[in-house]
Amino acid sequence: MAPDERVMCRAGRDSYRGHMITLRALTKRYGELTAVSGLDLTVASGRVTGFLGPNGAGKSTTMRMIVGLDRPTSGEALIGGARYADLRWPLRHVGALLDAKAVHPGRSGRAHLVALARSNRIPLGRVEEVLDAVGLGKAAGRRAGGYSLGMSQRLGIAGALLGDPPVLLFDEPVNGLDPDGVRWVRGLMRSLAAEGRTVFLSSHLMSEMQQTADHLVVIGKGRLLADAPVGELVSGAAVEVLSPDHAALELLAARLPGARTAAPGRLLVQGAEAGKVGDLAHEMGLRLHGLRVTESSLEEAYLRLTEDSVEYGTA
Ligand SMILES: Nc1ncnc2c1ncn2[C@@H]1O[C@H](COP(=O)(O)OP(=O)(O)OP(=O)(O)O)[C@@H](O)[C@H]1O
Repeated sequence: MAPDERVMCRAGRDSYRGHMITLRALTKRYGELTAVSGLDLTVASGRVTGFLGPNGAGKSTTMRMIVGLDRPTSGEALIGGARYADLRWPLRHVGALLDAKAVHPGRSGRAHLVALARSNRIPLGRVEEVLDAVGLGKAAGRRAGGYSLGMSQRLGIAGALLGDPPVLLFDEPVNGLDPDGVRWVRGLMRSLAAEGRTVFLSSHLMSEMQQTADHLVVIGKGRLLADAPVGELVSGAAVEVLSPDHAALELLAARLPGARTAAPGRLLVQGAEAGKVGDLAHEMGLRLHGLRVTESSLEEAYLRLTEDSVEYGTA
């Protein structure tokens, strides 16, 4: 890259930075139900913030309030310090993919983007750029109503990118995408954040989130449960011990600080050495079927955090 180009890039990047999402005591009630309850949160620029929570936790409602599709019962949501309703050309400030199927089914993908561009005074040349960026060029002339879920997601992402905004929200963007598409979205999120943009992303796919997000916000029953870097939530390695002798495994657990029964016959011991755990099991005459070091996963951390907040679960 030539030096002048580098300066141009950097100048571009800096112009995205600092446009945060700020939630202040954000609350939404639907009759008796409190969907979002007093959320105080800052979503910073220059990183991917994952937004997690069980079904019905209030993630979509929160995102809808940020982009003015739902009105808060109390509190406020601000984008770069302004309410969505006060932005003159909102798509230039914030892009969102919230519901991929919310497109006029009779319109082509291209016509949908042209209408969006016109409504926000975005140069029409940008339409072809974003169609190419999401790999929808060939299908752009077809009716959006005939798109597969994955194609609709790509069109939704194109719509979010159209105004080249510093703030981006994506609600379950990989839902319906093929493995190549999932990998593409991961790279896209990372590069948007690297340009200094604010990227707020919800997903139920924990392994995907672990690879994509820098920071996580977890909510349950409309309340904030965690707001922390991924590395803080996914804390270090654990020793996994497998044994068919469940009762003896419980006795081993009782002698190991940091031990937790993850499932019958499966023990996880945080902060221990595999050799020491193996020696102790040998001393106690415990039959082992497995002993290995595992990286603790985001899925485990998430399940622990939300265990009291799951409303729609099976036994
Ligand atoms: N328009 C509405 N009218 C009444 N209740 C609503 C409305 N929209 C959402 N809710 C309720 O608010 C709660 C939060 O829903 P929301 O869709 O925000 O959750 P979510 O975290 O996005 O869930 P999921 O992971 O299942 O998509 C749910 O109990 C839902 O039924």
